[in-house]
Amino acid sequence: LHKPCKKLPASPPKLPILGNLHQLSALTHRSLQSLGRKYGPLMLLHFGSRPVIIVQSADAATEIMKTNDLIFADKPGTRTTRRLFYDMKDISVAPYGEYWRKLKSVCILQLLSSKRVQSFNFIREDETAVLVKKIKSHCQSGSPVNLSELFTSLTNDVICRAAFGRKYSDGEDGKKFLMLLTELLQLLGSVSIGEFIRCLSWINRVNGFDNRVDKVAKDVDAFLEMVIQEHLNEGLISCCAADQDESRENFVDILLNIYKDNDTGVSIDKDSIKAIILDVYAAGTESTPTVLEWAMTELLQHPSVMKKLQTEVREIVKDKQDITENDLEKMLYLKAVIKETLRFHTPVPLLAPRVARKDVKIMGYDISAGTMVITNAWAIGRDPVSWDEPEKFEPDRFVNSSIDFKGLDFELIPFGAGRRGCPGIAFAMATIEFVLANLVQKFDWKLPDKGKELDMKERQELLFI
Ligand code: HEM
Repeated sequence: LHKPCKKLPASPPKLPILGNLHQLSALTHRSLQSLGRKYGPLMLLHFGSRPVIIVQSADAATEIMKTNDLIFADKPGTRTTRRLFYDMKDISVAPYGEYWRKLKSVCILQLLSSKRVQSFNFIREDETAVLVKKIKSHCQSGSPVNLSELFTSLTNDVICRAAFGRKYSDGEDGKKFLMLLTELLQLLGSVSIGEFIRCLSWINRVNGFDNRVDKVAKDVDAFLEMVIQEHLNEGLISCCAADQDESRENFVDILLNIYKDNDTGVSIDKDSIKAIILDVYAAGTESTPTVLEWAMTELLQHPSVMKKLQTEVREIVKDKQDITENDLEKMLYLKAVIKETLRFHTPVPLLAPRVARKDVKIMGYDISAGTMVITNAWAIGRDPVSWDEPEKFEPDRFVNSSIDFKGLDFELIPFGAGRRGCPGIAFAMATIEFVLANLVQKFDWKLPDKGKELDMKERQELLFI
């Protein structure tokens, strides 16, 4: 008896050992977009010997993250993620199951709920005031400001204070931790060829990559252990108790409380706490400044958009000094500018890979269990099937439109969607809206070098090593 033939998505021709890896440039989302134009919105590539489905349209993404979300709720672990995230005890790489469900609900209900995000309002206000002060001092001395650096340090400080209850950017320990995190993010962005080409699996042992991963994992662990000890330490607990202000709890305190009265079936141990903190830190610190940076870049390139936004913000704030959350609610054009930035410069262009947990049909094609799926959220945001003039930065497209980025409209999925979607949307948006509104309200902007083109190049997405 013949097995019925499987119907597979179209594939570009591949090489014997590499598969299609040679067709991917450092800006992987762009290479995939151009391949997709030829092979369709659902195509099959091979990374070495591993089959990978690439999803590049809203319809195809709906089938993965809505219709079959449960089947694609797993992530493929790598040696690097296992080593860095305490054997995948975090939220973003933990396999789908009871443990992950518990963690995700802690994250959604306790760490990143709208109430909690609101409780961090004072942190955003403090840190934005620091940012504004730094910019003012540049204005006085007439020197240009490096917004990329300022956005990165603001985001780090906001997340640090929310996570640990204090900033670490000043002391030596903190500086070391920030350097470690930069290295950790670099390692996570590096895809080891050895993961896909079995005969090359030795390569990372020889080129020092595995050793780097082990060293970062060890050093990060030592730092997080110190932080947890600090929080467990009587001094800090009684000092927190002194103002008994539950609304000012930070992530470590909340997680330690859950750890102490671990009553449910799934246990959250100290490694889980460290992994969650690391996860939130890694997930939150790169993307937020990227959005701010692109938003300001596009505003500087489009003076009429800048003017319209400034008018809205200044009219709503009037002659008050401070912008309130209530003001932000009314700033509809601000929200449109941010949505357009997320569409046009999707900060996480390729959503984290998922794995099919069983055989499934997607758009009429047969996808086997174990196949990896990568969704190109960036290409979907620029798909002419979903968007008019997708290559144009045009915030007005979102004025009077109900399309949102919360994971229900699949033509705009900068935060992913479904069970594995981003739980940090409210946290990220609160920072982005507040900072951007303050920058356009308090300053008039221009580029430092007249006539010199702004560098619009993207940084590399994945590094295959
Ligand atoms: C503009 C800022 C942000 C963007 C664009 C973003 C984007 C994403 C994306 C694309 C995913 C994967 C979704 C999927 O695979 O379907 C994700 C997951 C995640 N994000 Fe965010 N994120 C941002 C900010 C944050 C912040 C501020 C936090 C926490 C404070 C956070 C925490 C997480 C976590 C824990 C996950 C893993 C969820 C899971 O696997 O269940 N993110 N994010």
